[in-house]
Formats: sequence, structure tokens, C-alpha cells
Amino acid sequence: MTTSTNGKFDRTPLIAGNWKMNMDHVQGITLLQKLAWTLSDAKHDFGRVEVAVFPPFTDLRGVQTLVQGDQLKVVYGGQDLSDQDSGAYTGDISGAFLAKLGCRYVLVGHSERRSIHGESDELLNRKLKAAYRHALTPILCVGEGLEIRQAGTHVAHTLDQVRAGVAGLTEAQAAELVIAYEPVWAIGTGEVAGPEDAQEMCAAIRAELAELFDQAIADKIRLLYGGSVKASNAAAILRERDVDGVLVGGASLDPAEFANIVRFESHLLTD
Ligand SMILES: O=C[C@H](O)COP(=O)(O)O
Repeated sequence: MTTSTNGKFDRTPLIAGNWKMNMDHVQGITLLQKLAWTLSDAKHDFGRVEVAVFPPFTDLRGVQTLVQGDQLKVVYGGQDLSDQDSGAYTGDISGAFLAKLGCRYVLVGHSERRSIHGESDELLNRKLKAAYRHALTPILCVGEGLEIRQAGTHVAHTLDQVRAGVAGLTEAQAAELVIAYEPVWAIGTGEVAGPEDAQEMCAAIRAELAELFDQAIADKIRLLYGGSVKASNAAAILRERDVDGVLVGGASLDPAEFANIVRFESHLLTD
């Protein structure tokens, strides 16, 4: 495997925007149109930075129509999926439905799913496998709360989540995986982990993946940082060797702000 110009292995950077429960299907289309327009300048190398959005389920059909109709270089995914494929699971969404709507990715185990909906590591492992059954790439979200960070056990806690999440995956599945490290204390709080914190944890996750699979697989897995990322702090985080992108919440609702984060990554690749 060769290294890219910024010294990282050839992992395609991923800048992902999680809209959470914001933007109805009309607002979502407007946001995506503005984002596509803002990113349409010639300086942005779409070929080397993947841009993904995660709208609410009810927006996905409209997003699909816009992306396909206008041939936008933006991919999209669901914010969650069921561990089941079909049946009497009221309120749940099958990975099969997401795949049929053209989703490439799906978030699994976002901290808001873990804390508000009590999703366990075992359930999330089944959701990860459901994603692969439907040819969706899962983005497994992991990370510690404030008490765990203060106790100094954040690395062990996060690696436990990683091990439980990826249990039973084949090497081919693991190579496709994306993992987002999101310290819960930094989500939506304005508190951002320092670039060195993001690097420490992403390096620890990659080392753990090398133990679980092998180094070549670990070098393929993309690791994102998430938690109060905005244009003003993104570049420093994205420069870190083991950070392959960011998962952005609040700032992804502002197309100019989100586009600037994409530009930083794009410029880093060509610096
Ligand atoms: O999925 C995104 C993360 O929860 C980060 O959200 P935030 O950027 O609003 O802190």
C-alpha cells in the first residue's frame, strides 16, 4: 500500500454530516442543494474526498432523487437500521429499505442511540451484520462519557466497544468498516477533544484492529473523529495521521461551514 501526499495510507477521507432529527424533507432538499452548490467550485477535488450526509429517514427518498437527478457527488446513508430484515418490528427500518433508496452507509451505535435507546454492544454487533447483509457500509460509533474520561479509562472503554462491535466480522467485512470515535462529552457541547486526543484514540483503535484482524486490514479501516467539529478546528484534527475524516453534527446543518470542512481536507491532500 502506498502513502498519500499527507503521509497517511491510501484511505479515502470521509467527511460525514449527521443531521440527526433536524431538517424535514423540504428543508433537507434545500440544505443539500446549497451544499452541492457551495462545493461545486473547481478547487474541490471530489475524487479524493468522500462527502456523505445522514438525513432523517423521511428525507431519504428526496435526497435520492436529488443526488441521482443532478448527479451530485455526495453519498448518503441512514442514521440507524434494524438488526432484523423484515417483519413485525413497528417503527424500525430495515437495511434492505435503505439499500433500495441508494444509501451507501449507515450509522450504527451513535451515542444517542446507545444512551437514549439503550442499545447494547450485542445489539449493535447484530446491526453491523445486518448492514453487511444489505451491502451497506456501517459506521460504528464508539466513545466514552465524561466520567470515564475523568477516570482515565477511556481507551479501555472504547476498545471494549470496538471489540464487541466487530465480533464475528470476516476480514473482507472489516476492511470495509468505518469507525467513528466520538467522545460523548464533546458531542454538541462545544467541547472538542484536542487533535492529540483524537490521534491517541484513533491510533489505539487501529492497533486493536491489527490485533483482531491483521495490520493490512487495520490500515484499510477508516477512522473518523466526531464531537463539536467545525471549520475552525477541523484542519488540525484532520492532519492527524490516524484520523481519516470527521463525523459532524451541528455544523453539518450549515452548508457553508460544512463545505469549509470538506475544503480543509481537500487542501490537506494536495498540500
Ligand atoms: O454525529 C455527530 C456527532 O454526534 C457530533 O455532533 P456535534 O458535531 O453536534 O457535536
